Amino acid sequence: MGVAKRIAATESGTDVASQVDALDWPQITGDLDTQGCAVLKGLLSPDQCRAIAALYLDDAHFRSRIVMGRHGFGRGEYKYFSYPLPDLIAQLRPALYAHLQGVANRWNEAMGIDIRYPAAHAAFLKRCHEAGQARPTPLLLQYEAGDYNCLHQDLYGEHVFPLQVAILLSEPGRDFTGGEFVLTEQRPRMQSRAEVVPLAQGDAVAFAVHHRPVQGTRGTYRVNLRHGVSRIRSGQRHTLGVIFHDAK
Ligand SMILES: O=C(O)CCC(=O)C(=O)O
Ligand SMILES: [Fe+2]
Repeated sequence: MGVAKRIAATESGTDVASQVDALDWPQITGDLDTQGCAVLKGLLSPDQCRAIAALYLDDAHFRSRIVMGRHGFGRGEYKYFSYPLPDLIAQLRPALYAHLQGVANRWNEAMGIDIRYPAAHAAFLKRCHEAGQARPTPLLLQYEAGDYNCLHQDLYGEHVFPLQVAILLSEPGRDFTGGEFVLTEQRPRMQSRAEVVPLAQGDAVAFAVHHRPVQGTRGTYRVNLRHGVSRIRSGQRHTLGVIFHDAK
């Protein structure tokens, strides 16, 4: 990666927290409560998307590279960022967390789970790190034609923040075709429900990592979610994954 791109990635990070704050959070938190997922429309600019996707080529930013086919995860690859995170991602993570932490606490209360999440991401990360979950989980994914991401859950230890965010960095129809973000929801003693989330470049999807509460006629029940990506039909697709707990 060239120096110009590195600077662009850094500079575009300076106001990403205000970009996050400017989103329609009443709409987003409402969608999360009713659907278990929500679109964060136009979270990043095309320039920010391109700058982050370009980091993929520079291994200095990453702690590891995973070839999905080798683990039965699908086809394609991803890299976990190392600390310190690039500026934009370092700012994005706590800014998103601050708006999602209330949802997480409400969900846990509804599901009868005692764990509560502190207001600041730094305080939650401290909890993870003290429990030996100290490796950063933000990741950059790269898919080519024929690649896909099998349905999964991003659990990396005992400490789990119940929501996560994935940002589409490429432009559907131009950079790639196919490659839709998919969620499935397994309801107790019932058939599963699938949801396809249409995203434009720079849009993000926030969704449940593992469980979420659903209000039924006879009280609240817990559903089990998985997420993945359908087969990329052509081109190349990049995403930035923002997971709020760190890994063992
Ligand atoms: O590529 C995607 O849209 C999904 C990536 C993913 O699994 C994640 O961010 O955890
Ligand atoms: Fe994932």
